[in-house]
Order: sequence, then C-alpha cells, then structure tokens
Amino acid sequence: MTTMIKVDNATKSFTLSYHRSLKQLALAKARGRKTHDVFNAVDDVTFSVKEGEAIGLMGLNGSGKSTLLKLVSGVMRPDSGSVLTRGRIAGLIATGAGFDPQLTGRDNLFLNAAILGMSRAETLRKFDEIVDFADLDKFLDTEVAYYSSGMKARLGFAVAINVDADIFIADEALAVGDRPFKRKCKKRMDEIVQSGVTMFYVSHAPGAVRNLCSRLLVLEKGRLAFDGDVDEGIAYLQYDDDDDDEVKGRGKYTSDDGLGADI
Ligand SMILES: Nc1ncnc2c1ncn2[C@@H]1O[C@H](COP(=O)(O)OP(=O)(O)OP(=O)(O)O)[C@@H](O)[C@H]1O
Repeated sequence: MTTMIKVDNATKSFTLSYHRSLKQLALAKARGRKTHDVFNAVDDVTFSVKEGEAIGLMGLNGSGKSTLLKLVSGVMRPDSGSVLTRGRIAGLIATGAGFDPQLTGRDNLFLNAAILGMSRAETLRKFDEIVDFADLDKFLDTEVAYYSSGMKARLGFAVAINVDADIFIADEALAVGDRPFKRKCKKRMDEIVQSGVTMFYVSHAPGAVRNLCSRLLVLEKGRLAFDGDVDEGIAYLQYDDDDDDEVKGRGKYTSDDGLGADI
C-alpha cells in the first residue's frame, strides 16, 4: 500500500526566552545568567502512515502534537530529519484563518476556499453543501464582523471539511462547535475515513479516537512514546473512561472534549 506520510527522525526546536524587556535581558547577560533555553518540541520522531489509515495522536498538553501536525501539514519545516507527504493535505487546523471581517460570509467562503487551494469552479460546485453544513443561510450576506465566534468557526469548518484531500488532518478544532454541530462534524469525518482518505487526528478524547482511528501515536515531551493499537495506546496513557475528572497516570482526559464517546 502507498505510504502517504513519512516522518524520519524529525526534530523541531524552539527557543524559550526568560526575559521580556531589553533591560532585563541586558541585566541578565551582565550577571552571566542564562537568557534562553532551546528545547525540542518534536524530538527525533519517526513513523509512516499508509494510504487509508486513520491515525490518532495523543499526549499531554505541550507534548508536541500541534507542532508535529504543523510539520506534517507543511506549515513548519523540521530543523533536522525529514517529513514527506503525498497528495493534497486539508483539514481542521486554524480553520477560518484569513477571514476578512469586512466581507460577508459568502465572500469569505470563496476567499477561504481559495486559501485552501480550491478553484472557483470547485467552490461553486460545493457551495450549497458548504452553506448547508455551516447552517448560516440567513447570515450568509452579513459581514463576518457581526458573526459570533461559533458562527465563524462553523463557516471555517464547513469550508475545510469540504476540501477534497488525500490526507485530512484535524487538531481538536471541533471542540468549539455546539453539540449538534460536533455531531455533524463527526459524521462527516467518519465519511472521510470511510472514503479511504488518510486521516491524522489529534485529540484528548479517547472515545473519539477509538471511534475514528485504527492506530494511535502517543507523544511524551516531543518523543514518540507509543505507536500501535488504539486501546493499548489509551491504556498506555492510563486513561480511565469511567472517571472523567481524576488525574491519572500520564494525564487528565475527559470523554467529552471534541468528539467525545457520548456523541
Ligand atoms: N512557535 C513556538 N515558539 C516557541 N515555543 C513553541 C511554539 N509552538 C509551540 N511551542 C512550545 O512547544 C511545546 C509543544 O507545543 P504543542 O503546541 O506542539 O503541544 P501540544 O501537544 O499540541 O499541546 P496541547 O495539548 O496543549 O495543544 C510547548 O512547550 C509549547 O510551548
């Protein structure tokens, strides 16, 4: 089967600066104190994803999930190692990025679709489906400046989720929609997986990962700590489904963030 994502020894470092003002920085330097630290947000990560696989990515806050997703989506390049992908990548990352508040929902729909690589003809073909999905009919010709944050999110999701892609990546963006909208997104993501599109899904919700994914990657402090069966990975994380609020083992999870199991 074709390999769609190939990540080899990928490392991405960030600089953590300890001082905010120039004065603080100068004082720290004069006193011979450390002014910054370099750390690996993604640390020597290697894995590959085959066509049609649905991969979940879990880990504690700050473990490097979003950074890894940015490497896969091409938003960032690794400092060392390599990240190769095949085909068109789309997904729910930074949905609605590039919205112009002075333009109407309709104009922003076309603008956003263009940013995501859709031609005008493709957007016109999918227009009704996108509007229907966003459920913003009455407000389509209202300036986006007057949209609630939920309405903006719906429009952004509706466009992103309708882009034809070979690899679909989603970064827990679904957590902001209301319950019926989350349900709609879940159904659409199921359809995307069923249609054979490769899925890369970042979530803190074990239920959602169980429902959608056939394999799980777990990041710990930037390193790939687990790669395998979803249930085994969730057990590795020591998540207890029956106890939403308790902090256990490697982290705290609730079953109702994003696409929780209860949907
Ligand atoms: N642009 C950046 N510059 C500096 N540090 C960054 C940058 N982006 C992320 N980091 C740091 O890298 C680490 C990993 O962040 P990342 O957002 O990838 O984690 P995450 O696993 O997605 O977390 P969460 O579950 O909270 O979304 C964190 O310590 C974060 O502060």
